[in-house]
Amino acid sequence: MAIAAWRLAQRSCPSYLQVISFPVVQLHMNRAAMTASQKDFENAMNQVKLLKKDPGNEVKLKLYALYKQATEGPCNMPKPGVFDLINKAKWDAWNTLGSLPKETARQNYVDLVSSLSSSLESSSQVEPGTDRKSTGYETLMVTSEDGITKITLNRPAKKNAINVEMYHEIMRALKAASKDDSSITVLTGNGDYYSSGNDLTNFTDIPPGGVEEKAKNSAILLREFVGCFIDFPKPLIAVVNGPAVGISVTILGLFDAVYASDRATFHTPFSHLGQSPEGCSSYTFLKIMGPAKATEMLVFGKKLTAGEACAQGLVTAVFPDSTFQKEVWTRLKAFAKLPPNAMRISKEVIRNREKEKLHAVNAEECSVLQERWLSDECMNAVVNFLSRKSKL
Ligand SMILES: CCCCC/C=C/CC(=O)SCCNC(=O)CCNC(=O)[C@H](O)C(C)(C)COP(=O)(O)OP(=O)(O)OC[C@H]1O[C@@H](n2cnc3c(N)ncnc32)[C@H](O)[C@@H]1OP(=O)(O)O
Repeated sequence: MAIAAWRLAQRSCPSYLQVISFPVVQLHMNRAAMTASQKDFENAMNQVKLLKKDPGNEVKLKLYALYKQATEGPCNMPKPGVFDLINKAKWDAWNTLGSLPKETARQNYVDLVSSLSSSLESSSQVEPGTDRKSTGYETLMVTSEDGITKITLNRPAKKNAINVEMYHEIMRALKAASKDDSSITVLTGNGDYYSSGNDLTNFTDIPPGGVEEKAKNSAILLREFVGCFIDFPKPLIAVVNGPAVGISVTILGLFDAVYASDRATFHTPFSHLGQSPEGCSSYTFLKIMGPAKATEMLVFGKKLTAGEACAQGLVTAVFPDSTFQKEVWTRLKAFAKLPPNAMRISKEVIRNREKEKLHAVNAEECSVLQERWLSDECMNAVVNFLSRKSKL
């Protein structure tokens, strides 16, 4: 049954993230869009062809949607089926623009291409470690100023679900942050969620080796991802701006401080999803909150409020949402002024004796999960979510 579900997903859900072709925005040029700024629009379309670096699928979807809106007006296509992921993604992107006027869409298209050209150019010219807004990420915003490198999960329309690309980009951003001249590193989310955890569509992109290979590759990726948090050398702080789910919660046990808005919740519904704990939570949560409370979260999927998570030691402090950003950033800017080497060495003293154990726990959790991902329980849960039969 599990294999059947995977196969169904494989047939019906090819990886639209890989399939959306770069020049798609040029395919349906509509002469009806002739207006005063038509020349700019055409120039922008030509500029897209000249970009040296692929801007990534999310940007390409935005370009596609703006192009369609600018040339045809509001989305007029029937909504594709749930497993037709490529066309659904395109339809969603276009439909999201609602009744945006054609002229505005055209202008937005031109603006997007222009910002894209400059950001992709500048990303290849910037020296690492300088204070600047970091570009070259598709799923993150990364900035470095006032001694703080801030990594923001940036897929707000998907509740900051972590897709494969985001796993890789977070690792890349952490590696860069470990070497840059900032004192502390912060992870936060853009929009109303901190993160909805693993992007469940990750499970639909099946390689030629089949579902077993997919599970194996996912376990390798997960192990590497969690390993980056175990080994991160500087103070690592989570600014939890809203609800957090799954892996975005479990890795909090590897952070040095966790500040939460009182809107945040902490939810690890692994049993509901036919999965098992990761992010070293099978070890860290027991140490942080004791086995009884950890079991309620990790086995029974109890969702904690920010206040409860704070009382149980997972969260350092909770702030009212209305003053959250101001209070947290004031605190963080003060921390960032402390001598960086002293902070780094203190972290080493606190954490290093646990590192070997954490890597062993990580390896074991990933190997158990590799099996879980092939189970009926897990596959049914994923298929139910993707077919909109269930949510958390
Ligand atoms: C390499 C592999 C490593 C694997 C590591 C394993 C980790 C384990 C986990 O992280 S388990 C946790 C997995 N997460 C979930 O199960 C959450 C699923 N999402 C939901 O239940 C809900 O979306 C919600 C409760 C988070 C939010 O509900 P709400 O009604 O407020 O919003 P929508 O459901 O309409 O969401 C908006 C759009 O975002 C998409 N989305 C949200 N979360 C995910 C997700 N985890 N994966 C994929 N997509 C997600 C949702 O589908 C909507 O998209 P749409 O607008 O295109 O319909």
